[in-house]
Amino acid sequence: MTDTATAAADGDVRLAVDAPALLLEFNAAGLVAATDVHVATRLGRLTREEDPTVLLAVALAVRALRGGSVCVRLDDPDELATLALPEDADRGEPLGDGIGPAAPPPWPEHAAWVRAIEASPLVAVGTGDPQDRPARWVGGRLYLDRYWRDELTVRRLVDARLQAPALAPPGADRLDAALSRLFPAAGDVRQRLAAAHAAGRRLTVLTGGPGTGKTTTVARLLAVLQDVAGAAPGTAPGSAGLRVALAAPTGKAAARLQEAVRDVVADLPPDDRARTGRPDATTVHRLLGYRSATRFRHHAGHHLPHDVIVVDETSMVPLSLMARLLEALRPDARLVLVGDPDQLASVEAGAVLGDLVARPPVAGAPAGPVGGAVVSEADLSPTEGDGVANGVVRLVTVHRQDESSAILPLAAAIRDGDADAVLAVLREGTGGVELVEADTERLEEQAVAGLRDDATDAGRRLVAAARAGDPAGALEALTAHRVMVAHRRGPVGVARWAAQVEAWVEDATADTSVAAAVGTPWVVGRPLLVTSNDPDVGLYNGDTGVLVTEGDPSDGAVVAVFGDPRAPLRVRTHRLPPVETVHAMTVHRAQGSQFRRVSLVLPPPTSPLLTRELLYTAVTRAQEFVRVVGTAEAVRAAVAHPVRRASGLRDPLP
Ligand SMILES: Nc1ncnc2c1ncn2[C@@H]1O[C@H](COP(=O)(O)OP(=O)(O)OP(=O)(O)O)[C@@H](O)[C@H]1O
Repeated sequence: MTDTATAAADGDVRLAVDAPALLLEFNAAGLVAATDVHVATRLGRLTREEDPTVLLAVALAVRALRGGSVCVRLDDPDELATLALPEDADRGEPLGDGIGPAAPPPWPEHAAWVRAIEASPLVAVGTGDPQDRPARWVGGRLYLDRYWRDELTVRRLVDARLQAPALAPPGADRLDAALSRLFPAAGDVRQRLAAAHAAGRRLTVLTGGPGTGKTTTVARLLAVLQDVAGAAPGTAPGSAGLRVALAAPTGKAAARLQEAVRDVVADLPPDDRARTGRPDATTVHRLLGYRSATRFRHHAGHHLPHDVIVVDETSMVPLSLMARLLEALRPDARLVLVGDPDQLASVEAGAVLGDLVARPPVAGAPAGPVGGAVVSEADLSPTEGDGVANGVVRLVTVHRQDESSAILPLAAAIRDGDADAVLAVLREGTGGVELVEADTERLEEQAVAGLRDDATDAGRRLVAAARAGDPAGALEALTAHRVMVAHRRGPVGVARWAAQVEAWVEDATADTSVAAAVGTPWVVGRPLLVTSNDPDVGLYNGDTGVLVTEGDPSDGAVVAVFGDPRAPLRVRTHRLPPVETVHAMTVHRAQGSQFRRVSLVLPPPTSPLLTRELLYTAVTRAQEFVRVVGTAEAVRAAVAHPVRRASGLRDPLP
């Protein structure tokens, strides 16, 4: 018996044993999972489609979603081949030894495959009717219908924002004066351009790497918009405040945005400071009024009241959430999307920010500068000019002060795909970067000495502050050091590393004077990661916090604290949504957060999760120091593999 047959006979749930032979073959080869096959065959039964090549295409579209793609391109052999890579437990169960992707079966003949799809009652073809079929075939891509509709919504609403006439033209003199005052340096041309653009247009996409001044630009741009709005006819200057919403995909990122914007505003000239106020930031889910994964209080029939909506860390916003956000905006509201498209994309399907940045100029979008004589496009490259027509302004000058830091040059070398430069910076080992060259599946004590010291120091501070009932100190300590990994399971996965760090911290902080909370999960000093949304409590998937002593330590009362150390959210343990202990996290989870020190433990070079975006995102989470633990081959593999995500958004509709 073959391994596959053995597994099937054993009732292996990873094999869809009763599926048509063609699907079973691709299932056994690891290209689609049993669940993908089940979805496809169920849709086939509903629509009376029996052609196995069509069902295979549908199963591939389902499979592609788990890799973050919105659709699958059947004419792209490279992309199809990436589906054969084993998956991480993050996204589904990998197939084990013996039923791995040994010999992918031959693909159906392309022309016949397309004919079968186009004739299928399961599939709508092109952009028009019928609207009620489960899958859609457009421009050589097969979508599950829900994702097709979300992509169309994003495309339609983004294009409408780009093509719309300029918003009530502000007094040009007043705009110029505000721009000159708030972006005074000659070199601030792109920041000034972003603000001028946001003053006149309904969509601005502000991108740039770490330290290029995105947050600074957001804060000053708000001051410009408030000034210009105050000058509108019929209103006294300064009294016509725009309603502004700041949002980010995670609570952590929202807290950082709020703090950073307020810090910049505090340093503005008094009138600008007064006009801009102290804007609050929230999560995108909370802004929209989260009710369930697909239902929000604000939608196309009940718009958000805001005049200006700024979304930070937009790279993490998946396609479906972007569709809901765009629907919920008033058509005349200004949307400013901020982010770094070189970071990891969302966990759910889509790479909207990357797609918006890479699109060719949208037909009908007015080209050229938007108002403001102090903005000149002469300093921009021609491709940047095209980008501006699509609302995209990319900041390129790194302003962050610390010239001795090697973290930003390291990030730049990763982004540029220059593995030699990446290794050179890492091996130099100065300026807050370090490479511990080691096989991470078999780490020796000595290789992890530095990591252990960092983790133990941070843990000791965390536990001390928590035991002292000091929420601010505990939340600060939570960001002192973080171990990051790519995988959830296995020898280089979160579970193993979280247990390791926990053991180190327990060793270092064992305190017999504190009543040991044996058998309870509510141990003071335990760092928490929220794993599902709970709008009633105000906690969302990805929020991190810590358990601290409340009141007299001898009472044994414990409360969980989250968010901004300056104004922590306190939650009683019985009200907590599901949480995990967070001594280590995946890089995906860490996105949107920053830590003073970061230790990144790389998987072996063959890991499919080892991508350029993963390395870039991990490195740019570190404020002062980043340690990369892994082999040079693993570093090279990461730099060599930018993520591929299929979507139709970059191309015009056929
Ligand atoms: N035009 C400018 N001139 C001088 N310094 C600037 C300018 N813009 C920003 N800075 C400074 O550069 C630093 C980084 O700015 P900021 O935090 O806004 O960047 P960012 O792109 O939001 O970074 P990150 O994404 O890493 O948070 C800050 O110290 C800020 O004061």
